Amino acid sequence: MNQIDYARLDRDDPLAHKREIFELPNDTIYFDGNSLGALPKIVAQTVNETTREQWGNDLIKSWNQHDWVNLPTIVGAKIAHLIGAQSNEVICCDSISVNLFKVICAAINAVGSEKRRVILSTRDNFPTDLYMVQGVESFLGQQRCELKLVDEAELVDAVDERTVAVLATEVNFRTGRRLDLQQLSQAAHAQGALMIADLAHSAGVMPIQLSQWQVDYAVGCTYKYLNAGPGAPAFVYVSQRHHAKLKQPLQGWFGHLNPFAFEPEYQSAKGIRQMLVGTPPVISMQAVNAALECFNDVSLAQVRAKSMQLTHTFQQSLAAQDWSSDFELISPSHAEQRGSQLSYAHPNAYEICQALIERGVIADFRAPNYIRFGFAPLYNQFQEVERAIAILADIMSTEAYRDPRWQTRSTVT
Ligand SMILES: Cc1ncc(COP(=O)(O)O)c(C=O)c1O
Ligand SMILES: Nc1c(O)cccc1C(=O)C[C@H](N)C(=O)O
Repeated sequence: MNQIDYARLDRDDPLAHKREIFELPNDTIYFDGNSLGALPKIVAQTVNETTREQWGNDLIKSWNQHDWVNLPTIVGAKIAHLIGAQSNEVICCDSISVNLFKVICAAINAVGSEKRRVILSTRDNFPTDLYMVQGVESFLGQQRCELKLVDEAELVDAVDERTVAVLATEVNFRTGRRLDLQQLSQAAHAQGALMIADLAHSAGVMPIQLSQWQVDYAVGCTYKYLNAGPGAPAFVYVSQRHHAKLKQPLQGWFGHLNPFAFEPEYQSAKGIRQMLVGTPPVISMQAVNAALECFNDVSLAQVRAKSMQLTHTFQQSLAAQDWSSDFELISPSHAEQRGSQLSYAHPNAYEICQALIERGVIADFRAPNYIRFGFAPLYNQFQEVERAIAILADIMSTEAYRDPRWQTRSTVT
């Protein structure tokens, strides 16, 4: 018998009041905030205001009047607060992929040589991280950049005197396994290498201490747990230790020391501003700025505590079902060792995921046969876990997932 008192868990939840600041459809249980966060009401209002009042009314004057020109640093400073960095170490711009290109090149420029040319990463890293290294490798040649891939468990021991940087994602997008960034940073530094972290699945959902952990460079997105909307600009962190010699090859005019002098020669801005390339996407950057307000009165320790409780409760509820042995948990079984998601392997994962979505439970499928449930502590409720498991139980007992409509897979999953 299921002993969990979901209603009591919701009553005792110190973050319960945050749900009402989001627009969420009544008939939906949204367990996909690890792919695209929900819409905060303030973001909808801010986008409307930026478009109608600032752009519509104040037109080009807005660059100064509404400080559009400084949004990347203003927003970067707010993100810095959530990832344990100094305000001048983070800037909001571009996508994770583009920011990775900049930091991979910056790391090669800082410590690389023909002898030290390996970017060490994990086989199961998010593909864009690996593609970006492969891109640098093919441009610079293998004398300057060589991608080496190992399993997550081998990462610490694989660092050696040939390593330029360890490139690791804190929370694995497939399995949800969490890596110890501090330990990786120490292992990298012990060999004279640098540490690059991808925070896509951790920023906004767990405490991160980039300065304390001595991470050298980091990237992350704002459209997952930071709830800034589809394609909202990403962020990049460069430790102050590297500011004086910072150099990256995407020398756009916004990263110039004096962009509005329109000089023909590039001269880089000082510090983190050098990571800028072109004109910031103002409307979506205002969305990021507004979305960050959702974190004003919460601590990330509280967010992490609820996240662990949500994953634990979901896993406990699923394990109590008589069909649970068909679902193989591929996430770590201890909540501390995973991010805010649970992934299960099942031969019919795709079809089950579609059947859940049709019944209002949004999870996602990852090839080859994984179903992922992401938990966003600012808006998910324990009673949603209860309802989702009941719906899943119905799908499994009626075999509703065996539906010919799901023989063909959609492009975005
Ligand atoms: C770990 C990780 N890194 C990078 C990305 C992609 O980032 P972007 O699309 O901003 O380049 C994602 C998800 O899209 C991701 O999960
Ligand atoms: N960025 C995405 C997109 O533009 C479309 C669909 C999904 C995404 C994602 O963020 C995928 C995500 N990084 C993942 O962990 O699978």
